[in-house]
Amino acid sequence: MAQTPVKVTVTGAAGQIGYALLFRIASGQLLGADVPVKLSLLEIPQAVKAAEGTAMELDDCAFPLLSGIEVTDDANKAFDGASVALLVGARPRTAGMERGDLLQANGGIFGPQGKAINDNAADDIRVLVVGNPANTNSLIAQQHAPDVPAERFTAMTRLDHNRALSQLAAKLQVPVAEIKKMTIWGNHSATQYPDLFHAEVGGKIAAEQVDEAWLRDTFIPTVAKRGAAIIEARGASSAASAANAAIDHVFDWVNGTEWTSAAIPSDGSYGVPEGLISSFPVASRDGKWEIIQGLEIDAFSRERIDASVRELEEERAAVRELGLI
Ligand SMILES: NC(=O)c1ccc[n+]([C@@H]2O[C@H](COP(=O)([O-])OP(=O)(O)OC[C@H]3O[C@@H](n4cnc5c(N)ncnc54)[C@H](O)[C@@H]3O)[C@@H](O)[C@H]2O)c1
Ligand SMILES: O=C(O)C[C@H](O)C(=O)O
Repeated sequence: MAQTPVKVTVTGAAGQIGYALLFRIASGQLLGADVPVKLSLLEIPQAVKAAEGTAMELDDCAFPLLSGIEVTDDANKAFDGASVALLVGARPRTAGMERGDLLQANGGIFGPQGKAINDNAADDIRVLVVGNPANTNSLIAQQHAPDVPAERFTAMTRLDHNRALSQLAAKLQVPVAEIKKMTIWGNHSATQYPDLFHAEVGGKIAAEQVDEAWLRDTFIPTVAKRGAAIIEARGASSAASAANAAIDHVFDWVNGTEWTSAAIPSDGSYGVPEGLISSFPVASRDGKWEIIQGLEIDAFSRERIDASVRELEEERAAVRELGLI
């Protein structure tokens, strides 16, 4: 194991996603089975002790690839030398909270964390925001990190992508691995658009293998509202599946893929205003996300992509108005 360990910072490390994520990172699933890692766990002061408990358990696993763990409530220390930042900790919406309050509270987290990344992270830093509202939190962090290339800030729609694969596989009674070219467009919210008009099963377009009513009235709302359904069933939001999706996102970003979904800064492709961190069909080549180009977008898809992108524009306008970016 000659390679220098890669520093991976996880915020919200004492939370439920953190607990499902850290052990998988330490076992080599985030970056690869031959890449040693150093973990930095960032928490708020009240949760540092719980994060220290998780660090004790990580020690007790004796992972061969884990070369060190630090636990801190200091963002500058946590991101110092980091090459991967998983921003999981966020302020959840509580009863009576308006959207503006939620954005304001998260601006207070993601602005300073973006600045700490800007000032301390390694030159090759890659950032994945999981904490909701993930796309706009990622935008806030990015806007506080002017020295980091903008495209290094991303947000997670891989869980939505995986949910879409699973729903379609069950409907068509095929293994998940037979489905290619699945895409989630837009925001990680109920307006997201899971697209079956480019997805393929057995080399044929998926939308042509299901009836339109199922696609419109069952598939799209089931995928888009799955997060709420999990909360209803479990009494807590998705954790292991969210951690799994974060692993998938970063692994593919670093190691390459020909097609998946990720929320990345728009370059104006497909009419998505430049700069919005929106989900697209993407490939990863040479460690960089690229938006897959040249897809034909029919009227059904256009309407739904536009609605989700409109929501992202509204969120961007709101955080601008609040002075958060
Ligand atoms: N993008 C997605 O697909 C997706 C899926 C599931 C959950 N989420 C979101 O992920 C976030 C975390 O979920 P969870 O279930 O782990 O929540 P959780 O409440 O169990 O844990 C969140 C943790 O973040 C910590 N935290 C809060 N502010 C922090 C800060 N400023 N710095 C560092 N840590 C901080 C809290 O102390 C807590 O330990 C939520 O916003 C949730 O909505 C996103
Ligand atoms: O935390 C939530 O509100 C839901 C979460 O984003 C999910 O998609 O499971």
